[in-house]
Amino acid sequence: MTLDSLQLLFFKNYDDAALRLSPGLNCFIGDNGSGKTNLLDAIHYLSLTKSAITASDALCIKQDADFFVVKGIFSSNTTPDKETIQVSLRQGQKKTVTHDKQPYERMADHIGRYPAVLISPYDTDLIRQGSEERRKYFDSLMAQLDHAFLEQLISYNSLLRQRNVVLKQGGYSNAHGFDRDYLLALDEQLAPLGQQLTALREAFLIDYLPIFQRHYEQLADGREQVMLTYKSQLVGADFAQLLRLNERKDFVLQRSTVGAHRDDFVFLMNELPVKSYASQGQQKSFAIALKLAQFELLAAKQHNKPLLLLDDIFDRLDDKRIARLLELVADETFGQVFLTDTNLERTDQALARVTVPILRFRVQNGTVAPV
Ligand SMILES: Nc1ncnc2c1ncn2[C@@H]1O[C@H](COP(=O)(O)OP(=O)(O)OP(=O)(O)O)[C@@H](O)[C@H]1O
Repeated sequence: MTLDSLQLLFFKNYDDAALRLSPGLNCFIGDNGSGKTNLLDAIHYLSLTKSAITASDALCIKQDADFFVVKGIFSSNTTPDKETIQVSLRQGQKKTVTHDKQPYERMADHIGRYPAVLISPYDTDLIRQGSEERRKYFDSLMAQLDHAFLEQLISYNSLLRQRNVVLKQGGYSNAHGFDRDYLLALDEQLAPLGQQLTALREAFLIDYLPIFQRHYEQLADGREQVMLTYKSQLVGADFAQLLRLNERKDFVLQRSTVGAHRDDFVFLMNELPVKSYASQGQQKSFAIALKLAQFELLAAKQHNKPLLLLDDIFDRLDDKRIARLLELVADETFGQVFLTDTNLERTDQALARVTVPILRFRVQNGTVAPV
């Protein structure tokens, strides 16, 4: 799948931008704050219907405008037909995503069809931040790989939200506040779903781990042993029973304290937590290896290489890691690549040996044009 062209209207710091893209490498060059990452984020929207950076869709509407549109035209080598994906949002309304002008009823139906992988300096947040960040990362990857997993996750989260509403309605002993029969009915559906999610995540990790370890070894010359394990209260336990055992506590705290929404992926280096043990450089390699493994799994699943978005790699990665990434670009491990940098000469130097077709774009204060 190749993104042939990209068009933006009132997206972040862009008024109106349209660009024809290379099927090989696309370089967005411009000063800090000019709008390079915003272009990658627009592509992320086309793939995953949401920003990689901004938590709220509404904040992606250009300041003082009342809507945004991101439109991409895709081609593939299996069919001559082009496909148009458009994401739009009007202030105060629901976001719409269309495929060839047909709106998706559910965003979930789009997920996984146009895969993209973003490698960004913020990837090490996966190591430094809490379990929610890691769970979201792996859930999003698994959702792109397996639609059934996404459906189960959506159902689980919806039941969990309903359960938490019940818990907030009143204290455990408050007969007016809550309906215990309703809680038990929710739990009856929640328990098997939670147990399945945990089992699917555990099974996924078995496939993902060796791919991740191979990429880490290649990036870091195999000096350290890296490991990912899965931590869940539900492994080897009966979730239905745990829900009952924790019911009183859940009422007091007004939230669900056990379940698949509390699971974590544990990152280890030489058997110690990466967060406290690994150097900054090792953490960067760890995070890039996570993303390269993601790329490889998505590519294998779709028989179609994901779009690769490389944000600020020259500024924030050392020469060795950049060289490794560019080797992968050069030997065409990747398909279509988009990268950002502040310095055209440096980009040209780094890409001197890359033979795939390259287009360079100058980004200036919310405008973008071919160099
Ligand atoms: N909703 C919005 N309306 C207007 N401007 C916005 C909006 N959201 C973000 N911006 C602006 O976009 C700019 C940031 O763009 P972006 O992150 O793409 O920069 P960049 O070129 O990647 O910079 P760097 O090299 O520092 O990473 C900032 O100036 C920010 O104020």
